[in-house]
Amino acid sequence: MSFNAERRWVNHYAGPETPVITISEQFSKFEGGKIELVKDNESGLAVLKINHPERRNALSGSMMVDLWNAVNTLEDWKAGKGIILHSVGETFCSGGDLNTVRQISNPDDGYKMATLMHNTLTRLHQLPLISVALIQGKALGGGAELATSCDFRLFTEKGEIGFVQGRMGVVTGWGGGTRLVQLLGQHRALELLLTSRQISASEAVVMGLANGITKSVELPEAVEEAKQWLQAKLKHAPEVVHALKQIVATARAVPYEESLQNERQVFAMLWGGDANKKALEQNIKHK
Ligand SMILES: CCC(=O)SCCNC(=O)CCNC(=O)[C@H](O)C(C)(C)COP(=O)(O)OP(=O)(O)OC[C@H]1O[C@@H](n2cnc3c(N)ncnc32)[C@H](O)[C@@H]1OP(=O)(O)O
Repeated sequence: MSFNAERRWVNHYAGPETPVITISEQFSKFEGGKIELVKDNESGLAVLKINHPERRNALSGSMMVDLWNAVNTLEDWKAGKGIILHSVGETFCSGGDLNTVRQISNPDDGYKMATLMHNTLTRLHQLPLISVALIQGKALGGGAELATSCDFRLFTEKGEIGFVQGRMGVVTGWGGGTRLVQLLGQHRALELLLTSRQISASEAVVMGLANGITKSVELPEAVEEAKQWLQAKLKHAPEVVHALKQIVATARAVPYEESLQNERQVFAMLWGGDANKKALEQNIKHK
């Protein structure tokens, strides 16, 4: 991600050769469930809801495309500061919809699914918005990978996470293996991937995979709590939030020197800008 001449965010993640638009046309035919996006310009918070309770919030092909479309929309949201990703019912997300999976069970289609989901989740991770996944039940397989594409993870007491792909005879296909190594380091990541064991909310906090446990156990209340938790971190002007996220997102994605170069550019974009001038006029003291 970087700025272009019009000071708009440009996401440089192109992904592999197969055009994602072509894959999305194929995958939208595997229907079931939906992903709902609601943006609130006043608060600067968006809510992304995974809604497929009858399949324990598994992602069908059409939901993968919905998510891709939602990320496209969020990339252009200038007033936005944060996103809460949550689902409905007792399970956070049971991974890929096995009804879709069974219809694309060959290496070519597997590569296409991985391409679509890598593109979507990498861009979700790199958005200039701060994202929180609220995990209120099991996050399994692709559901665990989805959770790693947010900046933060909050669990309810009933939240659990498990990289069960190995038990299904596969490996992480949505970029979650790479993000898990970034989050936990190679040894802990390998242990979770090799054992496929499911981690409770309290163990996830100790490991650094969860950033906290909500007081509320039930969903509408836990979503409100997650919103408040995130809002408390979004005090700065949107352009400052976007710039800070961009520094962190770039640092985790590119080599050190390149990240420093990016940081200088981001700094220069804000230096003498509206938020900076306003702060200087107010003669702020940090006592
Ligand atoms: C991309 C690669 C990956 O994601 S690999 C990981 C794939 N996911 C899985 O293997 C999860 C398999 N599901 C389970 O372990 C359980 O269903 C879990 C999620 C623990 C929920 O258990 P429980 O609450 O008791 O519900 P249940 O098993 O009775 O299921 C209710 C109905 O939902 C369905 N369901 C569940 N998971 C999926 C899935 N991933 N894809 C499609 N359908 C799924 C079940 O088959 C069941 O359907 P039905 O009511 O019997 O018609």
